[in-house]
Amino acid sequence: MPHNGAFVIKVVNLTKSFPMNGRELVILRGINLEIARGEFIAIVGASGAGKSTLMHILGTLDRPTQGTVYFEGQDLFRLPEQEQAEFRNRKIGFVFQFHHLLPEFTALENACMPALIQHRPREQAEAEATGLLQEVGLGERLHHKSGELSGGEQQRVAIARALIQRPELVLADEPTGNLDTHTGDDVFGLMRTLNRSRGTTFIIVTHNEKLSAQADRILRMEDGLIV
Ligand SMILES: Nc1ncnc2c1ncn2[C@@H]1O[C@H](COP(=O)(O)OP(=O)(O)OP(=O)(O)O)[C@@H](O)[C@H]1O
Repeated sequence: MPHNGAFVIKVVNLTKSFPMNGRELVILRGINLEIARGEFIAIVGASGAGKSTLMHILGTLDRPTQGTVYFEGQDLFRLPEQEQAEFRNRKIGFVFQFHHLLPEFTALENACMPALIQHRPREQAEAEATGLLQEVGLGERLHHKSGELSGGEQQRVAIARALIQRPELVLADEPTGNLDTHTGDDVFGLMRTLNRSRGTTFIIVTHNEKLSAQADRILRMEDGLIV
């Protein structure tokens, strides 16, 4: 398969099924997809369409049943597990509906975490995380415990944490699903701004049509396919 550096992600004939009571429950039915560097993509679709399943596979948190995912031309699921984990830590940032921050740790400590796991020097990680937290509007909250921040602030910390490793790609699964409309708009707008200022590729699952309309491209999923 020819390498094509213009695409961050290329998905070919991806399927996913789960064994269920002796039968195969087919969730993804043959997804084909190309995402260019710097794109800001919204994935929409009814509950159960397979959006989260696709996101998990793109993030190497789950394996496909069949098909191939190329990341910068590299066949992801042919990598040994250890390399896959390193790749995930270096190249992909995650933002979830529930931020999954460690509540007893400060905003700064949470944002630094992926860098420290990769043994980057603490000073360098803290300097970069401080810059990021300022960029997301939390310059005054660096040393607050994340459990004491508002929902929107927590999601901003999660976004800073997702960007600390300067990933090529951020995967965000309903990042505004747990926020009120106004806060959700702000958080979504922030990701759009970071996409433009840093050139980071974003793929965001959202149920909000108003937000998805701001994306470069909308992928609509129906019953395990992109339609
Ligand atoms: N580990 C699993 N085992 C069996 N079935 C699963 C598993 N994971 C997901 N499913 C099923 O796959 C289908 C798609 O789930 P998925 O979470 O991808 O949908 P979704 O489009 O993200 O939905 P929502 O918008 O509600 O989050 C659902 O019917 C779900 O029950």
